[in-house]
Amino acid sequence: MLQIAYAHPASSAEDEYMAFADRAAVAVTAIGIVSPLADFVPILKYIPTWMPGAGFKRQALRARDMWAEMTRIPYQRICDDMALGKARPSFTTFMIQQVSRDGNLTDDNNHDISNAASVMYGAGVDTTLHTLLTLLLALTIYPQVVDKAQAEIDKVVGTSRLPELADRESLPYLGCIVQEVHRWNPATPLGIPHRLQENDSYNGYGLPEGSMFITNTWAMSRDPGLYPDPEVFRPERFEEMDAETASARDPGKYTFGFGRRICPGRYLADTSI
Ligand code: HEM
Repeated sequence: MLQIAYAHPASSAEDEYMAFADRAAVAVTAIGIVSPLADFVPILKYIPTWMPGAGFKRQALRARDMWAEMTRIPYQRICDDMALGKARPSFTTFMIQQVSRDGNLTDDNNHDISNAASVMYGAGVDTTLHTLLTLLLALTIYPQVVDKAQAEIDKVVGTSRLPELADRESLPYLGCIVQEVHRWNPATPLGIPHRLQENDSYNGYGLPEGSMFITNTWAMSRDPGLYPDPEVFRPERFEEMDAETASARDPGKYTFGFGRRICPGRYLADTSI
């Protein structure tokens, strides 16, 4: 992800950018456990940071500063490298070239591009890694899936080269494995909370504007009416569905979220997985 965002080749876990981003991610995740307190009891946000018991606020401020540094430092280095004409092409250089006018960027441009780049790491690494680790776990527990996938690859691709993205359409069983990985152990089992912008209703329940809305991705992926024996990792379940049902029950329809905040990295994630 660092390569895509900044053309930065992270060669080891000790890499400066990775260590920095991981520290920021740990700090942000840590506040994720206590900050809902302030979401549910908004008056808590007015507690002064020095007060005993306001540790969650101090932690949130530290995390904010770490995230800001993680966003600022790589971006500044790219801007400096571009000025010297030695920046390698990346998402960041591309965006700068697209939006700059006569070589100049507004403060808003700098803010938007630097944050878009850093959030690629923040939102894209753990989710993709989680999904790949789930895949390894499933393939270890279900070796028959490996055999079937290998047979498909050998038949379609042969044994003299590795599969490429262009082969994907010709490897339907592999596609079913990807779908089953998303379903079996979704990376964000409760999605990301949304807030209703207008009154709504669901199954007779009135849902007033402003309500927090948590989508239970885990329950959707475990619905035995849609996926019989949901605890079993069985990519064949998608092969056995007709095209219309397979499309309607495609876990990619809910594991990447909903509406206008749907995951913008879903195509990149799908391709890299
Ligand atoms: C398997 C991999 C991934 C999964 C399961 C995943 C899942 C999600 C989910 C559930 C959301 C919340 C959507 C909502 O609010 O309804 C989200 C948001 C987001 N994702 Fe991903 N994601 C993945 C990979 C990526 C990658 C690779 C990137 C970037 C390179 C990325 C960038 C983002 C961003 C920026 C948001 C926030 C969007 C917004 O709030 O407007 N994600 N993702």
